[in-house]
Amino acid sequence: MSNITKKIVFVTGNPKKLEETLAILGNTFPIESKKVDLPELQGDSPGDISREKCRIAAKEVNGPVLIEDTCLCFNAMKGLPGPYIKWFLDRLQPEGLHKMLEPWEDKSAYALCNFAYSEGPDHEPIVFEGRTEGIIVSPRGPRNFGWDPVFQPDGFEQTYAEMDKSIKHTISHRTRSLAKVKEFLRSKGYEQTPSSN
Ligand SMILES: O=c1[nH]c(=O)c2ncn([C@@H]3O[C@H](COP(=O)(O)OP(=O)(O)OP(=O)(O)O)[C@@H](O)[C@H]3O)c2[nH]1
Ligand SMILES: [Mg+2]
Repeated sequence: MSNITKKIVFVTGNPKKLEETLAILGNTFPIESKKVDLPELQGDSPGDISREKCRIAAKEVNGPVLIEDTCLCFNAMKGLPGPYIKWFLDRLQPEGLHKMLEPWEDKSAYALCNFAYSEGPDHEPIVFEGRTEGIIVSPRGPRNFGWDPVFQPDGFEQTYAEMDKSIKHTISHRTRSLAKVKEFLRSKGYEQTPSSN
């Protein structure tokens, strides 16, 4: 049976994440959103954290779900704060993230986005990873989304926060993960072309 009539529920508590995801996915996939701040496993592997978050979401929705988990990883700190970036940002603010790296010459970092999809509560989640390399700088640009002001992607002079969204969407960790999600959803028959409406 075609999946064309089934909805996929993107479960997230983060409105900025939702906004970017919908902009990148476009309007050919049947995505609905549900605002739930899912519990997140404490652990070292971003893949395991995403899979567990997805299992909980699939139980909650009792149907096809997508979740996303984002990490910001400092190479000098062997990948930390990684999945715990949310709490570091909350307590230290963007300035503090930049200050954390003061003792090290190596300011390189990568943004990691893991989307995970599950067909429902009895299905194993599938993880789609996207990664963008960059450096951590003193905050520049608007502060309406997380750590965007301190992340300057390689090959650019602007931080994520300073650049136009349309540019961020050509290179971001989220775009790279969603490119894999799109391909997968197409293969599952989820894409709606105008002629099928
Ligand atoms: O500047 C940013 N540019 C981005 O592109 C981006 N993507 C996520 N984040 C932040 O990084 C943490 C991830 O934690 P996170 O993945 O657990 O998200 P969350 O708890 O806010 O939502 P969710 O888990 O309900 O989906 C949270 O503080 C997010 O605000 C970003 N900040
Ligand atoms: Mg979260």
